[in-house]
This record gives sequence, structure tokens and C-alpha cells, in this order.
Amino acid sequence: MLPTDAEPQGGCPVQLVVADEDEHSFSLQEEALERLLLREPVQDMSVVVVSVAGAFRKGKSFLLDFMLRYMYSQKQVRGRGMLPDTEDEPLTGFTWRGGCERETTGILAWSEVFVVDKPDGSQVAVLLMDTQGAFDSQSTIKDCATLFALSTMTSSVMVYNLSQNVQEDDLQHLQLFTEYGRLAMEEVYEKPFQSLMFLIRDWSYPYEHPYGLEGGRSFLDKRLQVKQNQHEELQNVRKHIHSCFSNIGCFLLPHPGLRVATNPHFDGRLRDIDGDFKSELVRLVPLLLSPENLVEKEIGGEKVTCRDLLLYFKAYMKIYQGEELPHPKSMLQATAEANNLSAVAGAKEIYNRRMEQICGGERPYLSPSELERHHGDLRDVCVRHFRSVKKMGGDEFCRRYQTQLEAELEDMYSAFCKHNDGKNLFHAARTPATLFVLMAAMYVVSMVTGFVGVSSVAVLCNLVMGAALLALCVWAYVKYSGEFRDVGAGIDRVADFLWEQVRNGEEEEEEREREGGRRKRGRREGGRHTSSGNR
Ligand SMILES: Nc1nc2c(ncn2[C@@H]2O[C@H](COP(=O)(O)OP(=O)(O)OP(=O)(O)O)[C@@H](O)[C@H]2O)c(=O)[nH]1
Ligand SMILES: [Mg+2]
Repeated sequence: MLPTDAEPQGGCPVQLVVADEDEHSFSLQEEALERLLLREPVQDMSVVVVSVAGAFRKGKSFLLDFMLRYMYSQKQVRGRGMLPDTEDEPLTGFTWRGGCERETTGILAWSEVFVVDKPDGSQVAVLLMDTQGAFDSQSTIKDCATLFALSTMTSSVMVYNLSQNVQEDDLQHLQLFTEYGRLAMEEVYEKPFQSLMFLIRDWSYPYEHPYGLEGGRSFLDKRLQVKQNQHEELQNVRKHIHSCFSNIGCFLLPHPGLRVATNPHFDGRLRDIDGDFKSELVRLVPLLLSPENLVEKEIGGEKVTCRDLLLYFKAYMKIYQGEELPHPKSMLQATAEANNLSAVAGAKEIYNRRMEQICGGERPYLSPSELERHHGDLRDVCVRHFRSVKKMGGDEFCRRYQTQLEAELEDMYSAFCKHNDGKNLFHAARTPATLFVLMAAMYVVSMVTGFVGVSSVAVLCNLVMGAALLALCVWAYVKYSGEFRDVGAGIDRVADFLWEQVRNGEEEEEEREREGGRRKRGRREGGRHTSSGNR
């Protein structure tokens, strides 16, 4: 048994990842991590990282403190047990407490990295890590996924702490969080993570599956079994979990007794803990931490040293702080988004199909006003269709997608307009016609100015005519061959510009004439009024 003075005196919990509650962001305490991992003699040793993660308020930190006791007991007297001689020793280490509000935030590690001699003679560094509990009322799904994923990615043994049973949603969350972790890993490994230990607390069915590792194995085999006639959704979760971890185990732990669970003054002393719990705990902790069972952290089949772990931590953190990863969402939000997106896609499909029938591919040119009328009608049909599809998320949420749909329909409309314009023969012939008119005008002006003797202007006109002829030839070649399309587009732009100038000139002229006509009519009517008044 562990002597009292072997309690974790020297060490303390060190915050490695700090959670910002308001911003829902995380930051790595690089200095603390460096102090922890870059110290002699552990920095070049292979590292074993044991972390405990799962929902909040389920005794994770409490369990880690027993692991600490075990590590200190190993350090002091080989072969001694993990429980202290005295039954009245309070449990210290990672901060734990009773009550319903969360305690641990971010990720913490124990300040002492333990050096352990393995039976094969090698020395490894053992790091214990505590993680913020998932699903507390202040964290979003993304926060929970980030911490869980970071914990999984950096540990060699991950204890998934569950209460009473393995529910389907426990598996679904594990799937979501590990997928989020896998996404952040640059290289794709067949089995990206190492050991996963399902730890079921307060196991109440020892008559079906006995406490401990063996009972856990038979229970988990049943739970994670992939069956032929199982629904695809259930199969996928199970296959995913099997594909993520190289080694999966399960341990069934009994309830520690009512004093542990409900007494506000319980301070962790063994006297208050049920015998069954203590005897199973003594079997559980060595399974994870005894020298022969230690699992060294590997990434891509390579053992990781403390120094490497520091680099991995920094790299993973950078990815989670960046914007390139998708945001994990709550089940309802993800479903509502999928519903709305599929309704948007359905409405767009209707619009596209009908517009294709009206003005698509082989259909002849349609007047722009007619096209706009069709677009208006169809837009209403599509929006009505979108609204009629049953969707989750509520009115306000759906309105956002309706606005998105309307904007996308306008984009599609402008693409159809362009396509329709392309079928207008006169539109297509605008560039050669403009160039041709330009050439003819330059020819006439050059003839007249040459005749009158202003030869410099005549030469200039000839030059412009030559340039227009060259542009016409190049344009024709581009249209025929489909090469140098940028040059063709440039010529089109110049021709359009000239065309618009001439048209603007004509419109201004017409406007002036109309204005003049109105004034004349006004004067005539004014004259008529005064003459009738005189009469
Ligand atoms: N029912 C039950 N309670 C336990 C068990 N182990 C510890 N507890 C009690 O659970 C309470 C919470 O313990 P913590 O270790 O602080 O829980 P935690 O999971 O770290 O909580 P957060 O840090 O808030 O996520 C304490 O009152 C413990 O006494 C257990 O196996 N079963
Ligand atoms: Mg805790």
C-alpha cells in the first residue's frame, strides 16, 4: 500500500489549453507545455499520454487522481499498491468536487512527467491529462469536439468516461469528435488513434456482464457488433469507431456508493468509498499504467518523444484555431441546414428545368421582356415550392435560405439572359458590323480629306481603317478557331464601346428633338390660349 508521504506532494495540475468562454476559442499555453515536455531527462524519451474525456460531472478528475496515486506509489516503492494505508486520506491532485456545475475547463496535465522503466529495459515518460467535460451548458458542440479531438489526437490511451451504459448517442458523439480529429490530421492514417478504453461508471448489471475488463469486453462486443440486417446508420457508426482506433477495450466499474455521489463533505477518503469500487479500481488503474501495459504514443507508426509531442500539440492547435475546418453542429442544426439546402436545390432544379424548356440550348432567341416575364413567374413558383417543402429549423432560419434561393435564382436568370443574347444574330454580328462601318467611314473620310489635300488626316484614317481590318480578321479567326479568346473578348469590348458611343449620340439627338417638339407644341398651345382669352 502507498505510504501517506507518497501523496502527490510536488506536482500540481498545469493548464495546457485555456478555453475562452465568451469567444468560444482555445489557446495553447506554449510556455507551460515547453516547461513540461522539454525538461531533462524526459524530452527525448518516448511518451505515454493517458487522458480521460467524456461528459461533464462524471468523475473524470476523481479517477485521474487515483491514477496519480498509482504513479507516485510506483515511483516510491516498486510493487506497492495504489491505495494509501490510511482510510482517511483526502484525495488530491487534479481538482475534483461534487455538485452539478462543471469544474475542469480546457485541457490540463500533471506537472510531473513520470519516468517509468518498461520490462524490456527502455524508459518512457508518462503524462496524465485531464479534459474539460463535454456537453456542459456553456460549450457549443464545436468547443466539445475541439477539446475531445485534441485529447484523442495527443493521447496514446484515451479513456472514454461514460455513465451506466453505452448509449447510441455516446457512440455518435464519439464518431463526430474523432472524425473532427481525423480531419485536422494532415496525413491520412489507416487507424489514426491508438487505444480507446470505454470506462462505464456505476455499472448496475453485473449479473449480465461482470465488473472489470472481461465483462466489459463481452458487453462492448455486443454493443459494437456490426450485423448484416442492421440499419446503415448504426453500421456506419460502429465501422467508423473500429476504423479510428487500433485497440478498443471496455471496463465496467461499479458505483462508488452513495456517500461519494451525494455527500457534499466527501473528500475522497477511502473509508467512504464502497469496497467493490475500490477493488475494481485497483484492477483498472494498472491495466492502463503498469509498466508492462504502457502504450507509447505513435503517429503514423512512429514513436513520439516528448519533444515531438510539443510540435504536434502546436500544429493541431493551429489547425483548430484556423478557419479551414468545417464547424461541427448540433444534430438539429445540421439536420435543419441539410433540409433547407435540399429544398433550395429542389427549387433551383425546377427553375433550371423550366427555363431550359423556355430558352435553353436549342430553343430560339426570346425577347428580353418575354424572358423577364417567364423569370418572374418561375421565381414565384420556385419560392412557393421551397416554402411548401417541410423543413426543420423554424421560420427565421428558413427565411435565410429563402433569401439565398432568391439570390441564386437571379444569378441563374442572368446566366440565361446572356445565353439568350448570344442567340441574337444581330447581337452576335455587332462586332463585325461595327468594325465594318468604322472601316467604311474611315475610307470615305480618307478619300474626302485626300481629295481636299489634308493628307495627314487621310493617312490617319487609312491607319485606323487598316487597324479595323486587322481586328476584323483576328476576330474572325478567334471565333472560328476558339483560340486566343481573350483577344477576341478585347475586340468585342472595343466594338461594344464604339457601338454604345454611337447609340448614346443618337439617343441624345432624339431626346433633343423630342424636347424641341415639346417646347414648340407648348408655345403653340400657349399662343392659342392667349388668343382665345383675348377673344
Ligand atoms: N456516481 C458516481 N459519482 C462519482 C464517481 N466517481 C466520482 N464521482 C463523483 O462525481 C463528482 C464529480 O467528480 P469530478 O471528478 O469532479 O467529475 P468530472 O467528470 O471531472 O467533472 P468536470 O470536471 O466538471 O467535467 C464528485 O462528487 C465525485 O465524488 C463514480 O464512479 N460514480
Ligand atoms: Mg474534472
